[in-house]
Amino acid sequence: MRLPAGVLCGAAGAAWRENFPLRGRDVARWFPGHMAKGLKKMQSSLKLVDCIIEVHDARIPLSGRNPLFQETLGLKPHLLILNKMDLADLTEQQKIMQRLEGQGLKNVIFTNCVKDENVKQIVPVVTELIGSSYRYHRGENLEYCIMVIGVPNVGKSSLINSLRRQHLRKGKATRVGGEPGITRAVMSRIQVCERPLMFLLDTPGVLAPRIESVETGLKLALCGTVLDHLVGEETMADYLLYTLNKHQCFRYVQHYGLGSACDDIEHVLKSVAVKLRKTHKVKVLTGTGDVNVVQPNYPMAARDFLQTFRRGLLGPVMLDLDILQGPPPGRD
Ligand SMILES: Nc1nc2c(ncn2[C@@H]2O[C@H](COP(=O)(O)OP(=O)(O)OP(=O)(O)O)[C@@H](O)[C@H]2O)c(=O)[nH]1
Repeated sequence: MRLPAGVLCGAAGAAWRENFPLRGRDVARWFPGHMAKGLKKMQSSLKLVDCIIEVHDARIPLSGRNPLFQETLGLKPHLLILNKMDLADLTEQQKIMQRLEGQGLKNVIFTNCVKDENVKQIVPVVTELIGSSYRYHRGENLEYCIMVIGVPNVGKSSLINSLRRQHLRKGKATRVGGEPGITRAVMSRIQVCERPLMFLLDTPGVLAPRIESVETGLKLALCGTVLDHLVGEETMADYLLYTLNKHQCFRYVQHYGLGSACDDIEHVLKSVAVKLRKTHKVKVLTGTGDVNVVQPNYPMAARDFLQTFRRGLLGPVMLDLDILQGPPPGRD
C-alpha cells in the first residue's frame, strides 16, 4: 500500500493532511447499462407523473446529485429528500438550506427512513406542490402519481416502505439493500397513501455518466452509492480517515482502541486488523531461509472501517463541509 506523503500521527489537534492525493480508480465513468435503460424509461413515463421526489444522502447535500435528473426530469414539481439524517452532522443545516435555495431548491425535507423520522411531512408538501401546479394531462383524475428518483443506495425503496408504514400501516413493498443497484426493475407502482390516493414509482438508482470530480466520486463511494471494489476499499478507507481527522471526528480512536488519532492509514488499518484478529502469516525469504511473518489483512480491516462508519458508529459526518466552508458559488 502506498503511503501518503507527510503523514503525521499524534494527539487530536495535530496537523492533518490539507488535501488528499486523488488516486482513486476512475469512479467517474461507472454507468452500467441498467442505469442508462432506467433513465430512458423514467423519461418516457414522465407524462404519468405529477411530481418528482428526489432522494439524496444527507451527508452530501451539496454534491453528487445527478445533473441529468435536472436536465431531463426537471419539468415537474420537485421535492428533495435528504435521507439518512441520522448519519449526518447537521450543525450547519441552515447554511445547507441557504445553499440549496441558491440552487433553486426550495422544497427540502431531512428524513430518517429507518426510524420514519419526518416522513409524515412528505404527503402534505407533495399535495401542496401538485395543487399549485397545472395538472394539464390529468384532467379529473384524482390519483397522485409520484416518481422517486436518486443515485443508488440513498434510501428510495426505504422511503416508499416508510411512507406505507406511516399512511397505510403496511409493511415492505419494495426490496431494500445495503449495496447499490438493488432496484433494477423500473417503475413498480406502489400505493403509499389512501387520502389522497397516492402512488409512487420506484426507480433504479442512476449516477451521472460522468461524476464531476474524483473527490465527489470518493464521497459518493463513502456513502455506498458506488460499488466499493470500483474505487478500492483501501483508498476509500484512507479518504475516510483523512475526512474524519480534518473534521476532528475522532471517535474511531476509541472505537478501535488506537491510543491516539493518526493520519497514517497503514498504521490505523494495522491496528484495526490486530484488534479484529484479521491477520495472517506469510512466508518471507531471508538470508537464513523462510521466516513466517504476521501480516495484517488490510482489505478486511479497510472493509470493517468503512462498514463501521456507514453504520454511524464513528459519529455523524458532513462530507460536504469543504463546500459549505468555501465561498458560495459565483462569489469567488
Ligand atoms: N442509517 C440509515 N440507513 C438508511 C436510511 N434509509 C435507508 N437506509 C439504508 O440504506 C440502504 C439502502 O436503502 P435502499 O432503500 O435499498 O436504497 P435505494 O436508493 O432504493 O437503493 P438502490 O435500489 O440501489 O437504488 C439500506 O441498507 C437501508 O436500510 C436512513 O434514513 N438511515
